[in-house]
Amino acid sequence: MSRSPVIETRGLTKHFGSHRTRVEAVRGLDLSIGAGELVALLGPNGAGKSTTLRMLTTLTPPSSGTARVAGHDVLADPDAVRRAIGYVGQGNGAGHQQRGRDELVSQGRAHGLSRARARERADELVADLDLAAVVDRPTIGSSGGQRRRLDIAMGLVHAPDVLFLDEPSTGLDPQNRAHLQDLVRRLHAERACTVVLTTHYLEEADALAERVVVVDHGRIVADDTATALKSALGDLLVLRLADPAAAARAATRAERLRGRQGQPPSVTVEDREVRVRVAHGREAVAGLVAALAADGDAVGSLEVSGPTLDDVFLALTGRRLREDGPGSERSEETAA
Ligand SMILES: Nc1ncnc2c1ncn2[C@@H]1O[C@H](COP(=O)(O)OP(=O)(O)OP(=O)(O)O)[C@@H](O)[C@H]1O
Repeated sequence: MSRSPVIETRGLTKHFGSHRTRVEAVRGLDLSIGAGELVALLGPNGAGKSTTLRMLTTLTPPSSGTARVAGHDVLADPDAVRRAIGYVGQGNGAGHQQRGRDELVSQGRAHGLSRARARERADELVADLDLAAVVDRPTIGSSGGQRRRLDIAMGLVHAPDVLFLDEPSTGLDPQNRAHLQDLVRRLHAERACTVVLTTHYLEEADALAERVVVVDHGRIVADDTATALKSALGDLLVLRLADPAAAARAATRAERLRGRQGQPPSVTVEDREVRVRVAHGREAVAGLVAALAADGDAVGSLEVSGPTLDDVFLALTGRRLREDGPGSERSEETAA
């Protein structure tokens, strides 16, 4: 990667509690994120995503290891790190009885802006994040999506180079989640800032991030673009044959398939069904079906599906991400 790292961790570790009740939240993270990247930390509940973000934003000290953000060590120079970053946590930062505009101005003042500049900055953010309808009344009357946009505006008051978003769309309905993703994409493109967000929504990581860092049990289990992670896993072919003997013959043939880089497939047979996971399987399937037909083994039915990030997670950890996380079930809007 040509971009110089703006976030760099080495052996970053965090544990909570005493030795009896010890929780290893983050276990030796080595991470390098370049300036201007949009990265999603994806993992189930309790994987260590928030704790990682809290260490990178100086909110909690590492137990061991190092982390540098925007050129500053989080332990040695936390003030410099804080000046360079914006952080939007999981809870609503905006006070419910306050008017959103006042919150933005106060936040600007807290970051050292003059009153006039803080007001100007609030106006810019109100326009940019489409907040005009909500900022001049107490935030308690705003919907979950509006509050989340206000939270992001608060994180952007001092025009940081690096923006951290902890589960920005959790609790939003699918439409508000899509709006929020558009906003993050646009902010990233227009401001050329580095964005690091956590999510347990697979679709969000897939659709939004240039790079997906999959975290499980405090460790990085994969780190690549969503496309590369999926194509390394390959397509799934499910073939149903006339009987178990035909299925066994089809499995033998399928084992000879190779992905573009020559990787062998993974083949399982159960009764009449053969499941084949192979890179670029959709390109190979026609040849496989034709070869089986030539042997006298007609394929009764065939399904071809591309891999999802959930499949990637399953292949890496033996578990489905959805089983752990609230996933799509937790989608209610938190409008007051
Ligand atoms: N202050 C704390 N004291 C004790 N244990 C903690 C504390 N904060 C986090 N943990 C534990 O550390 C582990 C990692 O938690 P963390 O919140 O970082 O996970 P996460 O991936 O962000 O999950 P979620 O998606 O639920 O936010 C969990 O087992 C959690 O219970």
